[in-house]
Amino acid sequence: MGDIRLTNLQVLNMFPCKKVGKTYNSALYASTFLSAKHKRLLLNCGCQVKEPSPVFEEASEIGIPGLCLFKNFVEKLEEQELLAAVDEQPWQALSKRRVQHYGYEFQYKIRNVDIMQNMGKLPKFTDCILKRISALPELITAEEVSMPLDQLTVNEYPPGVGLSPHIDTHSAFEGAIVCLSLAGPCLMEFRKYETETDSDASGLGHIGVCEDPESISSLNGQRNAKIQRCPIQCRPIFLPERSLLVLLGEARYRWHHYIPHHKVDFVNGRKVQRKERRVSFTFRKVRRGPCHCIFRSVCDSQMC
Ligand SMILES: O=C(O)CCC(=O)C(=O)O
Ligand SMILES: [Fe+2]
Repeated sequence: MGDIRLTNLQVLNMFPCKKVGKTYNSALYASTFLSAKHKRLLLNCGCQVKEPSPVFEEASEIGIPGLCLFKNFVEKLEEQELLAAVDEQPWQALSKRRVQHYGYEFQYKIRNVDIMQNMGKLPKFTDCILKRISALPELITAEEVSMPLDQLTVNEYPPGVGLSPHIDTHSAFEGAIVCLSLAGPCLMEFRKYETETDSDASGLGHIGVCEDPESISSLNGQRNAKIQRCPIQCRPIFLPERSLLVLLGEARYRWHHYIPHHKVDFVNGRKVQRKERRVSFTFRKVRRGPCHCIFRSVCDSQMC
């Protein structure tokens, strides 16, 4: 999807269009949210708008090795039972969302866990899903062992709340990252930033406008010069409620994932409202030693 002549990120960011009378954070935001009338106004006053990336709905189409999406992984009744069970447990309030941690507490300041502080087994109400996850052929045949999954973070997102772009810390977890979406859908954007070892960015597919391109995150909570280089690739995927996302290999170790802070997601012409909340269960396996992956430029275990 090419540039339609209208916008240019800098124009919108630095010189908000007076005729439209609003400031937009990014061209993608503008092209997604502006009405046809506002887009016309921008066009007439010489602004430019870039088309948003297409939203993938099938893992097989996204072209990110190691990314798998299983729709309807749990049934509606099971979903209600899981939500009821988790709601009986105490929530920890963060500034914009609530969380629960099992197995090991995830410490946001260091984006890691303390392996000396085991909180016990994962809760009984996850037994059934864990059994089904462990039977997935993609996990059984994966190069890296993911079982047993021994850490669970439950996130509850109100509408309009997302998650900043990040790669789950390599030194913290090994094997797959497994995310179950419950109660509501969301869009998850995968981003690949050019790093010093990836000097050739050709053939990368959609080198696109990302919403919020400034907040490229970090390894261990610190900004990292190597991963702030552009161009970047953005590939959003729609995660319906009751779907299971599995990230292995490159999808897990090399690509950032990001949940835009939207109340509404535009999915290939459909307007999808975020529901009252989205609750995700993220299962991981705590690593006990350094990471030796091949994605050194984004690996906190292998950085000097
Ligand atoms: O909510 C989700 O699906 C993703 C959560 C996540 O990326 C994380 O906890 O690291
Ligand atoms: Fe994550």
